[in-house]
Amino acid sequence: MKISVIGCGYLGAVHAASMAELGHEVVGVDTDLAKIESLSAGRAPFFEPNLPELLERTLASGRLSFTTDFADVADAQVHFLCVGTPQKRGEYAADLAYVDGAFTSLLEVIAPGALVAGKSTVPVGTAERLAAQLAEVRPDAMLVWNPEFLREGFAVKDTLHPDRLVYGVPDGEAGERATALLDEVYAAILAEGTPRLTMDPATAQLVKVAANSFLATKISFINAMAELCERTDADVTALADAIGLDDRIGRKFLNAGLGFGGGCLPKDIRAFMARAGELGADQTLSFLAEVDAINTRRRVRMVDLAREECGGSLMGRTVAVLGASFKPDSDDIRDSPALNVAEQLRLQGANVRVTDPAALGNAKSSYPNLLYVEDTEEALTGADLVLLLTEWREYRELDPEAVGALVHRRALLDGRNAVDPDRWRAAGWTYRALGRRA
Ligand SMILES: NC(=O)C1=CN([C@@H]2O[C@H](COP(=O)(O)OP(=O)(O)OC[C@H]3O[C@@H](n4cnc5c(N)ncnc54)[C@H](O)[C@@H]3O)[C@@H](O)[C@H]2O)C=CC1
Ligand SMILES: O=C(O)[C@H]1O[C@H](OP(=O)(O)OP(=O)(O)OC[C@H]2O[C@@H](n3ccc(=O)[nH]c3=O)[C@H](O)[C@@H]2O)[C@H](O)[C@@H](O)[C@@H]1O
Repeated sequence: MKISVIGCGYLGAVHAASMAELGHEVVGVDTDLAKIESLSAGRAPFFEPNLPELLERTLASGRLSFTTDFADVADAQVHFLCVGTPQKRGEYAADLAYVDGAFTSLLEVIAPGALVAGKSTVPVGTAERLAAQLAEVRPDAMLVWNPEFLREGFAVKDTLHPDRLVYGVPDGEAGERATALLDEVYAAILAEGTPRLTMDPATAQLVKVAANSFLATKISFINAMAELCERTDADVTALADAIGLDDRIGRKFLNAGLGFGGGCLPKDIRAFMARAGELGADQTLSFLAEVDAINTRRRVRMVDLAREECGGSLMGRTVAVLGASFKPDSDDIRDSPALNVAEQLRLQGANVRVTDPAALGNAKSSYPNLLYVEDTEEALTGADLVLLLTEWREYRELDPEAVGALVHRRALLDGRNAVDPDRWRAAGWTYRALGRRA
């Protein structure tokens, strides 16, 4: 089947290559020429494990291509809408300008009977608004919402082997045709027994933001427990292990530390609150404001801990920051807790050196005043304080003796509860972490 994927960022590039892997003829469209040139040449424009191999394989098969020209997708039967929905500047609401822009371009070329499947995360009501526009131009075309749940760092696996597929389809014959087309697209995934849930478009749009809000709430819940642990000399990792063994709670997403960042959880909970307000339900999601506030407080607490560790002032102290991306196995620095902390340390007078295996290029453009060091050893050499802020495997596996030989002072703040405190303390380190005994 001929498929288009509109918007080739973290979501779209992976989706396009994955759909080609499933055997479809796929054309990825993006307005960013540099991105299209890079993808066409088989170079992933961002760091994502397994994507380079997948791109190479599917480009070589002849089933995958990329373009900036919407005319090239005029004959596609299914169009996946994957453009960004960032937070509006100075507001909580989602900026739908990219969705509207891409949709307008699509309306100029869309073929009779084609299906538009929205994958971007949007405020509930967006699908219905776009469907009404589509009906005016192409009454025989269909629009469904098919939200995406992939995680960066696992994007290829999550796309090809998702926990579930969600189809938000209209009632009636159009809905049945749309469902059949999507089933054809995802046939290989469905054949693995992946649950496929069909529902109305409003519910499908809500499922996505509800899932992200729940995940954000789970993280902030454990981080609230961490705040209490800090006041009572208790240990949040032991607490998480103990409550996590209850099947009803589960241990996943109970890792306390610097909290959540990235291009999705923070902006999605804010956009959800904004949308609830528009719907006259301001009170309903007010707890998400607290989820957001707890999350931000963890960053402030980390900076306070660093200052304490430096005897009350960061002025002139050399601080090595391990990690810049918002999570390991990604070069994404959107709302990165690590960079936020690094910048606060710099503003308080510390000589901050940031290192990261993949994200330094992106970090430099957003935080140009920080000092970046490619080499981990160089970042650590002579440091008065080490902050582990993104738990890349190479940082989790650092040898405390070897690192101890490089630094000026053996002091580690573990912002992700990522290493074994006993091992580091045994090597003579002062080890401190959020939510754990000093
Ligand atoms: N990044 C992720 O892990 C996931 C993202 N999402 C959602 O997917 C959507 C996209 O997110 P990302 O891929 O992270 O964003 P991104 O910013 O990496 O990619 C968006 C792409 O859309 C392109 N674009 C903008 N306007 C366009 C237009 N008119 N025509 C064609 N292309 C256009 C941009 O140039 C960019 O390459 C968002 O709604 C996000 O919330 C959902 C699940 C996972
Ligand atoms: O809508 C999206 O874009 C995606 O958002 C998240 O995926 P992602 O942002 O890639 O990363 P997560 O693994 O969810 O981590 C988000 C943040 O939470 C933090 N986190 C995660 C787990 C945890 O226990 N503690 C914690 O602080 C991570 O360090 C990271 O900063 C969701 O997990 C995906 O299901 C969703 O599709």
